[in-house]
Amino acid sequence: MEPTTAPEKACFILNPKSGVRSSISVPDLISEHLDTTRWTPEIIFTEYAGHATELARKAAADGARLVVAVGGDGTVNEVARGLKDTSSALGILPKGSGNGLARHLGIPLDLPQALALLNQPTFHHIDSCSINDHPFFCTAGIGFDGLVSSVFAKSTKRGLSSYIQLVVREFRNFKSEAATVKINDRALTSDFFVVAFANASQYGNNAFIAPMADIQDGLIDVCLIRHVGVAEAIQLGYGLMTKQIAHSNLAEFHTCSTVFVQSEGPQCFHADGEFMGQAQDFEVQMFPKSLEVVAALEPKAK
Ligand SMILES: Nc1ncnc2c1ncn2[C@@H]1O[C@H](COP(=O)(O)OP(=O)(O)OP(=O)(O)O)[C@@H](O)[C@H]1O
Repeated sequence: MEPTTAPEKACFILNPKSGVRSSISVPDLISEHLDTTRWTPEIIFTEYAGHATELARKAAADGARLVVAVGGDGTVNEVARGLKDTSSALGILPKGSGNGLARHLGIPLDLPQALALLNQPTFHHIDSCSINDHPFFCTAGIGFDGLVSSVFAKSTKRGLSSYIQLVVREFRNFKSEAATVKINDRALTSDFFVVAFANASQYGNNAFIAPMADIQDGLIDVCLIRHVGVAEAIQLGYGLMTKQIAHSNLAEFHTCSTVFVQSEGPQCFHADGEFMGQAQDFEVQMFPKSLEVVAALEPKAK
């Protein structure tokens, strides 16, 4: 006879406001596709911004082996914050418009397939980072990145086409600030268009800001883009979408475990696409292997 093990607790944290596919009933999908011989599910809806972190912390303290973020990168960030350095693993049912971390981790965007991955889970430890003590798991950034996140936070529109319209509109008004970026004992000063910090390779929507970023290597990939005009911005956009940005002479890449940025004026910044406010001094830190996840990561090339 095969040995039987009791199902473990899986807590699903749903953001009812997230995503462009809100007509899908996730509780129905869970009851249809989740293997209840493997998991005993509990489903909880968030009631306000920040609630997912509290719920995830409580689920971890109550012994849930798996805590699943159901939403976009903002919800994933909030749940992951609550699970860092606990023995509960993060699962993702991607329901946002960008789904950067889910895509990096090889999690299917099709929800029944994402549930199938949870039924036969493979657990991995991944790195996390922080920018001015705000945790992030995918990317953070200063400059045009930060400005876009601040404007997007006020917009009610979601989805890729609204995002592109917003980027084009804001590009015309953007003025870069002089800043000094300190990486590995080097100080680089310029009017940076973007200073991006990548734990994962992409922002979401397969826009690759650091195609070579490895989420388990204990290093932050820093992408520096200096002041650009319209023609260069189009070239950068093409590089993002074709994974070719690393070959562009417009972007410069470094890896490190801590970064400091001092800006001459206040700059907007984001963590996982969520606007975090403005600051002049920034510290970005790395926390190696600090979060357990269910993922379908590709084996590393030897
Ligand atoms: N019940 C709620 N009411 C209002 N806001 C919420 C609630 N639950 C979570 N939030 C907030 O919703 C924000 C957006 O969440 P999320 O990023 O998951 O969705 P999205 O913006 O639609 O997706 P994407 O980032 O992929 O576009 C998060 O910042 C989160 O704090």
